[in-house]
Amino acid sequence: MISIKIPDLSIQQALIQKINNKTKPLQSLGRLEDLALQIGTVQQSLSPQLSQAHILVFAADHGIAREGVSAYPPEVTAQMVLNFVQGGAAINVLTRQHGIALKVVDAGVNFTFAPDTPVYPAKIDMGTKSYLQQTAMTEEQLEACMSEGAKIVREVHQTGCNVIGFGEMGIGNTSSASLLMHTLLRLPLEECVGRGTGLNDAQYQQKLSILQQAVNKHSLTDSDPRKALQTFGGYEIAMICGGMLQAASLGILVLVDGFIASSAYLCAWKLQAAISHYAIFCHQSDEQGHRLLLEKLGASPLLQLDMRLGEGTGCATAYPLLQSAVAFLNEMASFESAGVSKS
Ligand SMILES: Cc1cc2ncn([C@H]3O[C@H](COP(=O)(O)O)[C@@H](O)[C@H]3O)c2cc1C
Ligand SMILES: O=C(O)c1cccnc1
Repeated sequence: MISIKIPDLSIQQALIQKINNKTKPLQSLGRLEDLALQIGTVQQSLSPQLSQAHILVFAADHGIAREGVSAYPPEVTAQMVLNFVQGGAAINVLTRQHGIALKVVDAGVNFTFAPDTPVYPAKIDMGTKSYLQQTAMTEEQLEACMSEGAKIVREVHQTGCNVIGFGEMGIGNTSSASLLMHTLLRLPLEECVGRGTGLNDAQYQQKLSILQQAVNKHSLTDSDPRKALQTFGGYEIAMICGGMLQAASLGILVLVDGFIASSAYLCAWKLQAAISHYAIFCHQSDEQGHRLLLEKLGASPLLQLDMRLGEGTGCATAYPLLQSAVAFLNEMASFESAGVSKS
């Protein structure tokens, strides 16, 4: 079991002093100051640096996607993976814009990619089973997901990376995320289920009723994140969970994307609450449920742009804010160095 250390908080006094000595009224850089404090604490440094930022997009198919819970057909998962490798998706554009490295992971897409396709091979199976009939995955598959996610993060860490955004692609995966939220936080199902890729009212009611059937079938009574992931998870969600835990244990900043990535984080947090010190919540998605999920996680997202795409796009969009936080901490003059009078 991976263990996550709470960072030594004694450095915060010096960090706050450095932040407060910059040539600005106290706290006038608002949330950027909180970010600088968090990043300095995680890195145990008064001059933190962001290095080799990566976004990892984990892709997998879902058995439930054949039951009518998404506005799009399951084939879109594989088609989007091909779009990622060709550079044409939203996450390609945003990572290029911000100089973030992008890796696409085949966690379990129902498609056999040609051997020369630049996807990281971590296929657990050709998609999960439908949790209307059985658990989405076996216990062994869950463990394989967690360790594959951790392995990829260790490899990326080897390149000098200290900040990772976790993205996903998998038609039907807002359903998994909603069920994880419902199960682990004991919240009413209808507060956890949203319209995903854009269901109309009738389709939304159908999704809700299908997910209620799934809840009734498994009637999970405890809030064990492993059991919940095995029952309702996607391979990509479980891999993100394992990857996030590994990242935090290595002192890497964990960038949390939208609703689905937050459900993976919820599982990781239930396993090791200390992960919260390393997590940065990039945005509040427009997907119904995300606001409440963030609230239950005690998270204050950096952005609220009505995005609801996933893929890590919220992480990429928020990344420049982290750069600004580090830049002001490292580059701004202090009252003393600039000869500016304090109040
Ligand atoms: C073209 C396209 C690109 C996407 N990129 C991310 N998603 C997002 O939508 C899916 C989840 O929504 P649902 O549960 O309703 O299927 C996931 O693949 C998620 O990453 C996409 C969806 C589509 C259609
Ligand atoms: O918030 C998200 O990550 C999200 C919402 C809807 C569809 N796909 C992703």
